[in-house]
Amino acid sequence: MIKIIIHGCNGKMGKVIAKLAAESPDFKVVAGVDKNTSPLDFPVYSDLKEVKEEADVVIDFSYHEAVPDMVKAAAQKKLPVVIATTGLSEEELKVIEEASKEIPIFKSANMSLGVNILINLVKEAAKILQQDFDIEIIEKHHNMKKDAPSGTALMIADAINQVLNDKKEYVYGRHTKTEQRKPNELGIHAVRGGTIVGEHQVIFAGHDEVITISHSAQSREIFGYGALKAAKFIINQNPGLYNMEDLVKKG
Ligand SMILES: NC(=O)c1ccc[n+]([C@@H]2O[C@H](COP(=O)([O-])OP(=O)(O)OC[C@H]3O[C@@H](n4cnc5c(N)ncnc54)[C@H](O)[C@@H]3O)[C@@H](O)[C@H]2O)c1
Ligand SMILES: O=C(O)C1=N[C@H](C(=O)O)CCC1
Repeated sequence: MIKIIIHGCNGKMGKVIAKLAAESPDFKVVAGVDKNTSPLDFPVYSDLKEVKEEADVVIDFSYHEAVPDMVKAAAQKKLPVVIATTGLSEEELKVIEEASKEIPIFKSANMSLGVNILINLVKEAAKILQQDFDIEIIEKHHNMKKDAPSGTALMIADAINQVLNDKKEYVYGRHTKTEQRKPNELGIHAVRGGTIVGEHQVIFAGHDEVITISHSAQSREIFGYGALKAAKFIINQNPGLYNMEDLVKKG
């Protein structure tokens, strides 16, 4: 049985992880960490450093500012970490990279299998269509989401740029632009409203034809299952930084 600490346990995703773990014989949540320490079915602490329970892994769905201290505490405790939190700054990413020299860290802005398949399809399409098609990404999420654009939209954009030798320049929205679109632009647009779980559309617009590759998350459980799979994977790895590609490669 894999013993989990949920960082961000009182949030929407923290509660999904607790529910999925309770339904599985393979996982047990031994403690949670959240700035909101409302009681749950396991002890809840305000800081990972204070957690007394023995654990195998930390699963993090919290807030970007909370991540650096969490990974430093995990490194002190020699605990592997799964990071799902998005909106991380360059500085916060550096702290994660530093900690990954001491502990195994799995990080993905989207834990669903579907989005990771979408990324592979988009990479292929971008290679084939790069000359004649403009690429734009539209993402839609619920009205509680704090970061924009989504971590997934940025991950998709980076994957496209990786196969196109970094030639795309990201344009976030177009409200400040009063000039024609340049071919090297990659537009990224965020929509927020209601309870939308997560939608990503990658649009390849050519002359008189449009190809759209899209993913629609229909529940938060898809992210939860992915994070638990990542937890199973990361506890057996050496220190380093891992992502969904590594997990898929290992089967
Ligand atoms: N990678 C993925 O597949 C995936 C999927 C869904 C959400 N997310 C990301 O996960 C994060 C959380 O999403 P959510 O919808 O659960 O958000 P949420 O706001 O419902 O939950 C976040 C929780 O973190 C807690 N928190 C905030 N600051 C903290 C701190 N300093 N220390 C400890 N706890 C703190 C909050 O109190 C809250 O309970 C977001 O960044 C979101 O984008 C990623
Ligand atoms: O609900 C959220 O917040 C989500 N965030 C991730 C992102 O920013 O890409 C993944 C989808 C859900």
